[in-house]
Amino acid sequence: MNQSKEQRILNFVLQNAVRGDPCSVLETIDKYCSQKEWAMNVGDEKGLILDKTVEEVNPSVALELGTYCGYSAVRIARLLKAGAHLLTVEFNPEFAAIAKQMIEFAGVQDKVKLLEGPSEEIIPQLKKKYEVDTLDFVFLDHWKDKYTPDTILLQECNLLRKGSVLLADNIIVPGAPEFLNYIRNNPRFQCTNYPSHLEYMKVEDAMEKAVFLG
Ligand SMILES: Cc1cc(C(=O)N2CCN(C)CC2)sc1-c1cc(O)c2nc[nH]c(=O)c2c1
Ligand SMILES: [Mg+2]
Repeated sequence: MNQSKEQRILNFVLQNAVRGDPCSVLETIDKYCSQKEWAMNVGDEKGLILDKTVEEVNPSVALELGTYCGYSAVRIARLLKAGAHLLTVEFNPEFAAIAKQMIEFAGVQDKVKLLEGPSEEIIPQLKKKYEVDTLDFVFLDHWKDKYTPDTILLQECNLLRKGSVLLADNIIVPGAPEFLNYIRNNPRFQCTNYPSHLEYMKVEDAMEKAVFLG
């Protein structure tokens, strides 16, 4: 049975990156996806915006919605302080299996908990099943139509506190107009837009940061 693109990306990392070196894993994925096969990793340009936001927040507990191959999970986890951890949610079992191997190869498995299933089922379990009090940082990078319902669900589950930071990918491409309208018109969020480009392309994209005001 011929391989998936995600399996080819993982194989390229296993053969070309340095085990236990997250930066080497990120560079290798970016090299493959810019030169051989495009894939929907946040990439190196928007990845810098993600890095700066994670460093600014310095989260103890972070949540990622949309793991895919694990690129941004590795990107976030490599910046986390001792004792901090990332919960990352992926509903596609094939992607989750690839991401698990990618995270372990990068050596950040002790900081990352990969949760397989739909975000709308997992978010209500975070407090009791995964012992989360509140989330310091949330990276939304799953499906644009889930950005708004999942943001509402995070609030309903009391998972946000004054100062919690949300960062959403793909504001322009594929685009999340309904989310943008929701979050920018919601007085409980302070929003900032970060223009950038679609991963590995010259196409314009953007990220939106939203700080929960409590
Ligand atoms: C699948 C896809 C196709 C895109 C595109 O415009 N393309 C034109 C140019 N060609 C080359 C590539 C493809 S953009 C995009 C995408 C990008 C992300 O960062 C995503 N993040 C999370 N969840 C998503 O579903 C997600 C989709
Ligand atoms: Mg994305």
